[in-house]
Order: sequence, then structure tokens, then C-alpha cells
Amino acid sequence: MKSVEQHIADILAVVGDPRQVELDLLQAHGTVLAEPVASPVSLPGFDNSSMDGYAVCAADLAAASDDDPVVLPVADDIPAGSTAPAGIRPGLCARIMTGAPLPEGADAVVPVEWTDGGTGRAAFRRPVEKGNAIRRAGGDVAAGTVVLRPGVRIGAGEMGVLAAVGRRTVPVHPRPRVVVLSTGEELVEPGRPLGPGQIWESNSYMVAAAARDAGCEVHRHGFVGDDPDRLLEVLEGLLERADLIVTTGGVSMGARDVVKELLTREGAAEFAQVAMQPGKPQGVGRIGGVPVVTLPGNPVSAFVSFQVLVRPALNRLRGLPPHPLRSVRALLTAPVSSPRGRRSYLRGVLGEGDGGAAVTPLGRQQSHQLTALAVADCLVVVPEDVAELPEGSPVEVLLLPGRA
Ligand SMILES: Nc1nc2c(c(=O)[nH]1)N[C@H]1C(S)=C(S)[C@@H](COP(=O)(O)OP(=O)(O)OC[C@H]3O[C@@H](n4cnc5c(N)ncnc54)[C@H](O)[C@@H]3O)O[C@H]1N2
Ligand code: MOO
Repeated sequence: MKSVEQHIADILAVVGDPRQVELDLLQAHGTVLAEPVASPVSLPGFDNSSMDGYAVCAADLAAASDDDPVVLPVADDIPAGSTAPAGIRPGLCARIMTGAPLPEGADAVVPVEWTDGGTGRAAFRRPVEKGNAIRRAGGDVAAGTVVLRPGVRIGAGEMGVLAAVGRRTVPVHPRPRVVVLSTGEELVEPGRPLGPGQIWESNSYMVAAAARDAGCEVHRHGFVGDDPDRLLEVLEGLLERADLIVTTGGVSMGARDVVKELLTREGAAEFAQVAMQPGKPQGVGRIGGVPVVTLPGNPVSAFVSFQVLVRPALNRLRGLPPHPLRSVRALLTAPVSSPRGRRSYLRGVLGEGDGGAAVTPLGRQQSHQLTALAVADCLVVVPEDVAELPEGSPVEVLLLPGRA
């Protein structure tokens, strides 16, 4: 059987490098920066006040006290956005607002709370240190400094920085365009009535959501039946809009395994049994030059193999390192079993036990038992050479995305 690592490597090999585009600032949210961004100006760009109050010459207030306040004429009123405030000299002060440029000659700002708040004249009841409440030019970043490096994911903080350094557009690796397509003659769109032997189609919705959680732009095509020529026609119609096509179903040993039949016929993909449970039958290749990964149809198998096998490649396509799901160690709260020779990924819930992190494997672990996925927040890894693990065994636990 093929190893999990080998199959991940084969998928990485077909997806290639991320695209690069210039996106408008807000559109860049959630994408990955492709080039360094430097600030063209210093931030702050000019000395300014951090408080609403009065710009003063600190030496004027050296003797100020409650009993003997210093009273100064207010020579100017400086709001934020003021373009050219007149300067002050000893013996004068200027009313100033937070963010307003410091006038020439001033060397401190007195918060309004320390004064009588006067508009023509202001009374000061205590001395002030030089530099008080002044935000110096360049105090956050000096002009020319790189503020964001390539490979950084643009979240809210990065968005703020980009706007603050004046960027209108940003060079990024855009969200990968993933097309999701399921196969199976038995499938019916949710919301429509079921006939005998039919089931509601769930894989394409689930995989589309997982791909969106993985930072992709998703087109869910839905599903097609078991006719290889029809499948080829549909795939050809989807090539234009895909960086990666993910299919589910039709890859096992059945008489009508449509994905395997078509892609084998076209010489477009390799199929293998991967040493994992669930997720054994897998395929990877290209159709019309577009990478295609074919997941098995059992819903839990499709979900687990997406998270374990496809996510690293999506990270690569996003411009990130091809990391797998984040993992932690935890102690089992119950015994587990696993087919020897295959690495099991059991659905579990992570919590705290007496000895630290503890993980509880859920019931209903078979590949068709989908409902446990709505409860699980992690996958418990049982290695290939292990068939049984008693309660209390330390295990690797993969954290499922989107779970706190
Ligand atoms: N003789 C063998 N039979 C099977 C083997 C094997 O090694 N030898 N492997 C089993 C394993 S493991 C898996 S996993 C499945 C994978 O089969 P396929 O990928 O060909 O998937 P299908 O046969 O199309 O479907 C399997 C199962 O999942 C349901 N399904 C499929 N698509 C959807 C969908 N979009 N939404 C909801 N449910 C779906 C389908 O109805 C079947 O019940 O093969 C085993 N068989
Ligand atoms: O390995 Mo299949 O993917 O379990 O049910």
C-alpha cells in the first residue's frame, strides 16, 4: 500500500506554484502577501499630540501649583488635520486635540484634565515634563522600513498596517480556486424527494465548506452520475475556473467506478490504495492541465482525506508552507483499535484530563457514519504498526480547522 506521506507528496507535486496577482486592498483579505511591503513614510509622519489639552513650553509651568496656578493666553486652536499650526513661544499655549500636529516651539502637551479648560486663557495647576503626551514622528516605523514580509496571511491587523502605509493595491497569492464535484447515480440534491435506493448528496457541500475553511474560493459544481463521457464533458467545462478539482466517489473496486474509469482511460491520474483508515482508495493526476484529486465517496473518508491529504497542497497553492493540520499530544480516555498496516484517523473530542490534554474517541467510527463529524474537533492518529491502544496511551491528535 502507498504511504500517506507519499500520497501527500504526489498531490503537492501536481499542484505546482501559487499564482500571483495585484488585488485591491479589501479584496486581499485572507490572501497571502507575495512581496515585501515597505512604508513610504514615517509613522507617525509628524510630531503630534496623544491627548486633548494644551501645547506648552514646559519651562513655563515649572512653578505651577494648586495655590499658585500659571495662567497662559491661548494663542491658537489646533484640531487634528490642521495643516499649518502657528508656532508658540514661552508665555503662550495652544489648545490642541489628539492627533493634531505639535506647533513649533512647544515641547510638552498638558491634558485638559490638569487645567481649567479655558479657551481665551488657561490655568495650569501643576508642572509638566518635557515630551509629555507627544507622539514623535517615526515612533512606530521609520520611512523605508519593511512592515510586512512575503508569506504573511492578510488578516485584520495586516489590513490595518497596509492601509496605514498608504497601499491601495497589494501583490498577493490569491485564494486558490477549487472546484468540487461529486459522483454517484444514487445521489439526490438536498431538498428534493428521495426515491428508493437514493440518498441526499452531502460530500460536495462538506468538501466545499472544508475548502473554504482552508482559505479557498470554491465552486461547488454538485454531482454527476456514473457515465464517464458525461463526467468528461462536465470536467472539461470546469477546467477554466479551477486551480484544483476535487472529486468524491467512484474510485474504488466497483463495476461502475466512474472517476477511476474515466481518468484511467484518459491516462490522466494514478489510483492507489493509501495506508489510511478511512480514505484508502485515492487518485491524483491532471485533466486538461488542471490538477485533480479524487477522494473516496464514503463521506467520512472524503472528509478525512481532504483534511489530511489535500490541505497541505491547498496551503502551497495559497503561498503558505505546505503544513498539515496542527498536531498536539494527548492521552486517550478510552481504548481504540485500528486495522494493522493502515494509519487510523479516528474522530475525537479534545479536552483536559488529570495528566494534561486528554482525547476522547467518539463512537460511530465507520466511514459512512457522518454525524460524528458534527461533534469531533480533532482526529486521533493511530500509527500503521499499532492495532490496539489502551486507555491512557499518549497519541498524536490533529486539530480540525474552525474548532476553537
Ligand atoms: N470490494 C471493495 N469494495 C470497496 C473497497 C475495497 O477496497 N474493495 N473499498 C471501500 C472503501 S474503503 C471505500 S472508502 C469506498 C470508496 O468507494 P468510492 O470512492 O468508489 O465511492 P462510491 O462507491 O461512489 O460511494 C461509497 C459510499 O459513499 C456514498 N457516497 C458517495 N458519494 C456521496 C456523496 N456525494 N454524498 C453522500 N454520500 C455519498 C455512496 O452512496 C456509498 O455508500 O469503497 C469501499 N468499497
Ligand atoms: O477507507 Mo474507506 O475510505 O474507509 O471507508
